[in-house]
Amino acid sequence: MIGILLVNTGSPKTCKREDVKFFIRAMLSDPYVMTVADWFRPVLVNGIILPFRQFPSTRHYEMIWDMSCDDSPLLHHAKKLAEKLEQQTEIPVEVAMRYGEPSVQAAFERLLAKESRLHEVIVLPLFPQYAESSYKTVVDHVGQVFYKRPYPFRLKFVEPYFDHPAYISSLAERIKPYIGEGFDKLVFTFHSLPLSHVEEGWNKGKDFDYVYQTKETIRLLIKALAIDPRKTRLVYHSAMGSKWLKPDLDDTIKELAGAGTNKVIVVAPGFAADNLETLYDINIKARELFQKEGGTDFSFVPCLNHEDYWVESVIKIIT
Ligand SMILES: C=CC1=C(C)c2cc3[nH]c(cc4nc(cc5[nH]c(cc1n2)c(C)c5CCC(=O)O)C(CCC(=O)O)=C4C)c(C)c3C=C
Ligand SMILES: [Fe+2]
Repeated sequence: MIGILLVNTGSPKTCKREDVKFFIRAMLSDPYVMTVADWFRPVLVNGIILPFRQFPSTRHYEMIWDMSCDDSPLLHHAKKLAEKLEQQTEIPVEVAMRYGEPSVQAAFERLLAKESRLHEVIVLPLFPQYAESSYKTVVDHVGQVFYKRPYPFRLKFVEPYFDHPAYISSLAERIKPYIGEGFDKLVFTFHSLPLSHVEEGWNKGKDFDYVYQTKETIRLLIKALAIDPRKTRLVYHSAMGSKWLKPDLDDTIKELAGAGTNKVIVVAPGFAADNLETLYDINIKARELFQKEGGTDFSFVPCLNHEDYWVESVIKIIT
């Protein structure tokens, strides 16, 4: 018998400051995310980043949190996707997060409670493009949890699906209604990365090359949408320093508004589900910036979340 485990980055338990601080600390204590000397990481995180970042981050989480829902947007969408996948496939499906809860161990236990004869768990890290700070850290963490106990099943990891036809067609379906009435620029934005991470992946080859994979996703998407590539931009958002991947979303948005570009559509194909980075950084911050610079028509395309066609595509990606 087979089970499926969906894994994403994670979120704070609530949007209260203590929970946000706890989550950011967990994330930034990961050597795959903060690639500095081990002795320096706690100094940097606890002494320099957290004392400042916890306040704006909490405000941003408060702005995007649906108070009628117990979970963060990211976790809410992951649970809904799992529910729909389970219904559709009649295979047990669980969700785990790299940082915080639900933990990988608890998800394994829940899968076994649903099906004691499990012999294989298919692990889908919900990241289309490879990055050590997203895909690799999830694979590493799930492996570490797995080897701590004698679980009666084996693991099968799904590779980054940046060029999978089912992913591309779901994205195209998501974007089509937004471009249907005409547009001036379609901006594809991906999470930025430190240049050192980018260079390391690039040296290892295409399977580890984040920039290659973002470009390939966009090339295939432009083809699937049959749009003019000159009406698109590839940018990166949420950089935490100057030596991060560019062009930057905010700079591009300002430039487009300044140049009188009327109808701008922004989509973030690198995220499987809406989260702080899409709901705040794009839908609130970039939108405000566009309007402040004189732009009028800004549309944000939500992530694939738990759309029915995405459920169908996930089945194709994992089989
Ligand atoms: C594509 C996926 C992601 C990559 C790659 C990634 C790299 C990365 N992130 C940080 C630092 C932070 N990320 C934070 C939130 C966050 N990150 C991702 C995804 C990727 N990160 C998501 C989906 C989220 C949001 C989770 C949610 O609850 O909605 C945060 C915390 C929030 C904040 O203060 O901005 C930090 C910090 C680094 C340093 C990094 C690569 C080195
Ligand atoms: Fe992040």
